[in-house]
Amino acid sequence: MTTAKICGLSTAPTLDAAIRHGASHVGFVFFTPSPRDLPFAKAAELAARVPTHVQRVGVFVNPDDALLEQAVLAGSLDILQLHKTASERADAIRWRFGLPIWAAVAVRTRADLDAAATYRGVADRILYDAKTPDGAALPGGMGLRFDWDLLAGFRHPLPWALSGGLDPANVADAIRVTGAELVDVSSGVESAPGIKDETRIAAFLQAVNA
Ligand SMILES: O=C(O)c1ccccc1NCC(=O)[C@H](O)[C@H](O)COP(=O)(O)O
Repeated sequence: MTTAKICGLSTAPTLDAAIRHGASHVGFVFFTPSPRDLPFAKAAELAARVPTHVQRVGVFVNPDDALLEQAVLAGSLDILQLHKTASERADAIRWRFGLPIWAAVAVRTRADLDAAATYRGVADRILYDAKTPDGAALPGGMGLRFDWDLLAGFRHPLPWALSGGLDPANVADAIRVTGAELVDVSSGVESAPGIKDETRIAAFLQAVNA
């Protein structure tokens, strides 16, 4: 069975929709350039609505300890998802915070997958995400997808999740092609950047569970 993380939630109604329709994980973004950046007070308010069977994932871009400390506390985070974070730094974060680590690996070519092995013994899961263009403001959440066939025959060093450009119309195909056990979506369930759409969240999760 495939499960799903709805990333970049920032309102109670859309968070509640994700939970009601069966998300296994909800993502809170802590990155100020993002339209999904979550103030700590809002993170605390949303975190309190999340039942124990759903995990709260904090999403970061090479974060420092001060940001992590505040976010972990405010968002009652269960998992830390790290983008653009070298394995040595990810390991230090793991030891300091004692929380599971998801390492994002940005993929455009088959060679990009090699980075996954550097997180062996450090990360609990690899999130394969589409590589965003050089100079882009965000390393994720841009609705870009990579060639799923790149994953064919790849020996995954760790449990993994598929991300990047998924939406209600393509997620079933993505699962069929890649065999992903966990999928992750952000802009594919939005009506505009940073604005989650309850109908699209429901459609995405129904497609995952179909
Ligand atoms: O979504 C963001 O704004 C974001 C900002 C900084 C780092 C990561 C970010 N998103 C990470 C995610 O987990 C997204 O869900 C993932 O990149 C897929 O996004 P999309 O292609 O829009 O579904």
